[in-house]
Amino acid sequence: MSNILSVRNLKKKYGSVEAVKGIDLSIRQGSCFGLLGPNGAGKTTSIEIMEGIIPPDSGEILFRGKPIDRHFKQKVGIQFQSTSLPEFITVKETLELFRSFYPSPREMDDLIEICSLQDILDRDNRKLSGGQRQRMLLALAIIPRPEIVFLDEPTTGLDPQARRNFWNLIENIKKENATVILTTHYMDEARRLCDTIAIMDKGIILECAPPEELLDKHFEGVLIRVPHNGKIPEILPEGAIIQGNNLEIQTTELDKTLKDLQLNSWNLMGLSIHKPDLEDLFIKLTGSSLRN
Ligand SMILES: Nc1ncnc2c1ncn2[C@@H]1O[C@H](COP(=O)(O)OP(=O)(O)OP(=O)(O)O)[C@@H](O)[C@H]1O
Repeated sequence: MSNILSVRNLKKKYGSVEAVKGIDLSIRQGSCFGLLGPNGAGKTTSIEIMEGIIPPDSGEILFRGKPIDRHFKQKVGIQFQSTSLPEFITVKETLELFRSFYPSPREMDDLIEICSLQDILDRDNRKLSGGQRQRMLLALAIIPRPEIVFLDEPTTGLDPQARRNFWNLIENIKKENATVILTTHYMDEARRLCDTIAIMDKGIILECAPPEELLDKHFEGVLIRVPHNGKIPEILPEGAIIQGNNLEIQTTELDKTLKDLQLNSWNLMGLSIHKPDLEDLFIKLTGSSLRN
């Protein structure tokens, strides 16, 4: 798989705020690439530069190895965080309207199937639920058969079932070999959909690799969490750190660590043991939870 989009030393300032401080990214054709980061990390700025919507102060965006030009906009489909839809017309009428803007739009039947719009075709745009609206916006983004689909926090505000349904639609798009670039605040979403994730904070990329690779690199064994209830001893058990309200220990020797805790008279009420996941990685790298 070759790179469809590459970003080289991208920088962007707003007044004195350095939103993006020289990032490099390579995105493979046909992959799903996730950009994750806490609020204000610089994700939307980076993605809007990649979309060709705002210019960088410096740096380059390469599409298939060549600097992007005015034709690039025809290759991408964008689902924005908030878009107003025409009022007083139905979903079907809206799709027909937007299809008429393009020389060879995607077939109506394809749009309906890929984005599961069968049940809402005759519904007025004003009457759509959050999940239905996102399905509709995704359909609008893929009308021109884009090679790259940008989704900026596509499932924020949706209920868990609607989020899962939306993931199926993104997988439908991946099956068509389009490249998907998304930002998200949800680690389960990134794990389920993304082949590669980049974790961004304060304008820089902290890590960029497949999720499994990152977890293998940063963690060994399991994570034990025990609430400390404000009673933190001066000397912590081996390998332990304080993370918020918990004592956290990463260990490959579970039995020994549990025995050590008991010997140190830790109250083990509320103890949990789990395999480290992306949420843990995120906290380790940025010091904060993704949904703060
Ligand atoms: N148009 C703008 N004018 C001034 N400052 C801006 C502008 N857009 C973004 N910023 C600032 O740039 C920094 C990065 O913002 P950006 O929206 O790219 O972050 P983000 O990671 O997408 O955050 P969120 O998850 O909250 O959407 C923030 O400090 C933000 O306040």
